[in-house]
Amino acid sequence: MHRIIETRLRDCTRLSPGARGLTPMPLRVLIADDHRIFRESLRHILDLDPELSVVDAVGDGNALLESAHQHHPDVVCMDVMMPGLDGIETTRRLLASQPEAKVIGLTAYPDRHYVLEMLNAGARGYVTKSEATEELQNAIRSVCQNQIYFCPEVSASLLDPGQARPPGEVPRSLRLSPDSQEVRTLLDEIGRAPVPAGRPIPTPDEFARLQQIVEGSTIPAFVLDQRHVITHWNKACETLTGMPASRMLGTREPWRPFYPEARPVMADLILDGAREHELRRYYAGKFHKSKLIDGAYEAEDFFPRLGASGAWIYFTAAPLHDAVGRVIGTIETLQDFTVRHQTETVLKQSEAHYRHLSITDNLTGLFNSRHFYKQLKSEIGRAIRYSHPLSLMMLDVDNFKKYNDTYGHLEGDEVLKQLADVIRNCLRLGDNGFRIGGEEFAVIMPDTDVESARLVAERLRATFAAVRLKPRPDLTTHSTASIGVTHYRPYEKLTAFIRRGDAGCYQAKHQGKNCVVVPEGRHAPEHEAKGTS
Ligand SMILES: Nc1nc2c(ncn2[C@@H]2O[C@H](COP(=O)(O)OP(=O)(O)OP(=O)(O)O)[C@@H](O)[C@H]2O)c(=O)[nH]1
Repeated sequence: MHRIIETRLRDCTRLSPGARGLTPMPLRVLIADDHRIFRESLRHILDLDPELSVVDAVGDGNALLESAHQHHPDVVCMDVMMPGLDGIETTRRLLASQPEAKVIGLTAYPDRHYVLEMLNAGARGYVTKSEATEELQNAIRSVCQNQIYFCPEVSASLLDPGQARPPGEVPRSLRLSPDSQEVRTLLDEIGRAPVPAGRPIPTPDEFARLQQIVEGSTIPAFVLDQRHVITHWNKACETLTGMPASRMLGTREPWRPFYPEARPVMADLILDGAREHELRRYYAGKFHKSKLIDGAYEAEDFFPRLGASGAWIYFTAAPLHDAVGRVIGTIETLQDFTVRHQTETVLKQSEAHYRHLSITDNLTGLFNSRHFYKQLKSEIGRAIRYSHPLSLMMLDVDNFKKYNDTYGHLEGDEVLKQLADVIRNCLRLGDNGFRIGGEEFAVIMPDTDVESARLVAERLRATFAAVRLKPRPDLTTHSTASIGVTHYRPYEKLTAFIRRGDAGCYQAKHQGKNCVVVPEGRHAPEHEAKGTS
């Protein structure tokens, strides 16, 4: 086989440099094909041409871009179907940074769609692998003379599909001027065609502009093209996610740093038309439409896989449009607000803590008198609104002065704490206990009629009386409380309601203490209501 190739190459190199339009310096050629044997035979063939110099032969698009960066080739011959970055994407990126490079696409099968896509991406030649040994040098010479070159098989595929070739006619290669009507018609076809799956739309110019914007940004961002392939993954995004661009570019795996398994990210959903049910499925309760950007959505979430102990990220995904308004990709920006979230959480906790302190009695842990009045007012409102019963219990420790005088103030405090515990333990859910004065307590019982409230009060009284107190190591004693119970009478004033409860307590003291009284009558006289013990 090599002998045939060498014969052809001799024919080829017999042409005068002028006729070939080559410069005296050998043209620097870079080859990319994932098939090692094919790329090495190409290298061998081209190296035999004294006017060509193969600077490198690599296996994929990323390696090609790296090598091109290093060698600055005049011509790049690349396979259109490569793993990772395909030829179309690689061409766009290459030309964004080296617009003077001439790209020739290599393909096993001359698919019309891919030929046009490569042309649109900026390629100047297209050669099938089966014709490469004969055609590649022709293609290289043509593109270096600023022509567009299609090998015979490719030009046949570009014929109007409805236009049959006359029987027996052998297809011929095609050389076109980039400014020719034929090329314009072919490129027009791409512009008019409905966007097929797998079609990368941004032109090299658009791509280069986007590259500058995204790469120059300190905000973590990545871009998906219309095929959901990652085309940009900036430095800030590398830092935030810990995933290098080299690992992410060319893949359809933007989920990788964020989730344990494959799933669409917000940018994918926007690309698919931002269907609400899909957004809800993946970001339920966390997403909303952007107020600033049309068609964009925003969300925030916690990502346990990011950083040492997870990160809170606010992310926005917005569609990218071409000049005629077609969606050609999506850009997703990410904001790490973990520190702000932590500060807010601490603030909320301390706010809640101080709020709790402001309504709590230090000694007993029950709510204080300030909260008692607020709570009672709100329960009265509820009772009126829903016509529900509401009962109130007022309690006062019996002979507390004597206890204090006998055993000391600290032992007196113990009694108050014991009573608070009893109140807490006897209450049902929804009832609330308060210490509203020195040795005075209250219980608000929503949705409770007076008879039920009296039973609760009785149980509470008996429980407290049974509590064993040890004001001295050698002494066990007990304390008691007098309790007044009453229920709310619709539309009466809060003060009248409280006074009637106080009156019950006062009567209990007069009836010998350690008992429960439900006072009769409208309300207690002013002077009685004040003296609860
Ligand atoms: N240990 C302690 N005593 C308190 C506290 N607040 C009020 N006291 C005392 O509670 C006592 C209340 O006494 P009085 O109002 O005479 O009532 P009492 O001795 O219980 O008499 P009756 O109510 O008739 O049974 C006073 O000695 C107050 O100093 C407190 O926080 N801790």
